[in-house]
Amino acid sequence: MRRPDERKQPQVASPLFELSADMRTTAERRRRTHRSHHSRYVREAVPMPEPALTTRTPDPWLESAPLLTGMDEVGAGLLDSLDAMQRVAASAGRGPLLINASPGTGKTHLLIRRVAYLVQELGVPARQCLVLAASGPGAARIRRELGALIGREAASITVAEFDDFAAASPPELGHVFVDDLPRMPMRLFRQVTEHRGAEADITATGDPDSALVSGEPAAFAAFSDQFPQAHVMRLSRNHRSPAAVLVAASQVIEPISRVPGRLVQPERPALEGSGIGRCFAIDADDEKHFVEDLTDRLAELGVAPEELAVIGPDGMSVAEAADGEFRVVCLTGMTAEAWPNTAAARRELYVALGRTRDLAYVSHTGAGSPLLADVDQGLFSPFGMVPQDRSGPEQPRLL
Ligand SMILES: Nc1ncnc2c1ncn2[C@@H]1O[C@H](COP(=O)(O)OP(=O)(O)OP(=O)(O)O)[C@@H](O)[C@H]1O
Repeated sequence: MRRPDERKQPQVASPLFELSADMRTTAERRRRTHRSHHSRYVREAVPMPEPALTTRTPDPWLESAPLLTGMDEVGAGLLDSLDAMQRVAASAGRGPLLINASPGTGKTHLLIRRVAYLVQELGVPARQCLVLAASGPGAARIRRELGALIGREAASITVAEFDDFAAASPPELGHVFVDDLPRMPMRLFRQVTEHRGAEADITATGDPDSALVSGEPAAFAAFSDQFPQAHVMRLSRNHRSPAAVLVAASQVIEPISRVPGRLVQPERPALEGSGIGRCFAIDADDEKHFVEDLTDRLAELGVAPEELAVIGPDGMSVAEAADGEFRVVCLTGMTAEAWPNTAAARRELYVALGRTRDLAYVSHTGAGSPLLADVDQGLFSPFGMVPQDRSGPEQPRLL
């Protein structure tokens, strides 16, 4: 009989991700059990791949060059950091404008620059501008960036979050800007739009697919009724997430999308090996070890704690993560029970993936959520105790 230390140990690429001794024992035991009973359900220990991070967070203020010939003069400086479609939207004339675009396409980025442009270039009085944001951090970002763009004049612009606006003193309404319209309470939508004719100066942004609370996109739907002449613009360039994450998010939302056929084009650099990490854990402890190892490794690579979002039973909720942008998003506990094939779970997964700047991970025990089966499996980098399907070679999926 072989001694235990003569057993074949899993191959590991990095000592940091070496499976702990008891994980190995469990894994070995599991492997042997499965082999002896059902050869189809063999699992193989695969080490976690080295996280592929961008070396620095690119500076959006410096990155974009004007993309349309002849657009260079528009907005002299204020619109420099916008891509072509963002620039067209930001410099649009008066009247209602709706920017319907997915997470990470720069809706907030352009809305802020549109406010600055209208005030500074077109002479819209700052004190007649009202900017409404869905969250406190969202409103703070708008205030901060407006201050950086137009200095003291920004102080005269009313910026409030939806929940606080009733308490704020409304300015004499000139131009209203709404960031994240699908989340706007209908009561507030009526308050800022009533008695304002179909040609009102109102700019709103949003993605109806990102509305997590049922009935939430009501204000988004009401916009088209209230402003039937509104210009509607779509943005397709995504400035936040890597290609693998964007494709996965599109595949998850596609069956229930409120904006079918939406185009998404990744603008972030494609990194080698930057698929979505998928950890197959043996049990809850194993999954905890994975999160600890990932957290430690990312800290060594210089990722600050607030740049990592761990979503799941021991972390934050999707709603809590929904207003942030994180270098790494890690969705834990993605079992079939916690993430069933429902529209609500689909939207949550779409929103969570959309917060990713560099890398996304999913982890689960068992076979995992059925929603993960809707994602092309080639987008995943599986690790942990990965099931090996011995039923024959997989047929290539036709696109
Ligand atoms: N033209 C651009 N060039 C470079 N970076 C950009 C550009 N536009 C936006 N970004 C960056 O892309 C990220 C996403 O932008 P932003 O938060 O404005 O998107 P959003 O559409 O409002 O997203 P969400 O709907 O998820 O809140 C931010 O980091 C922003 O700085």
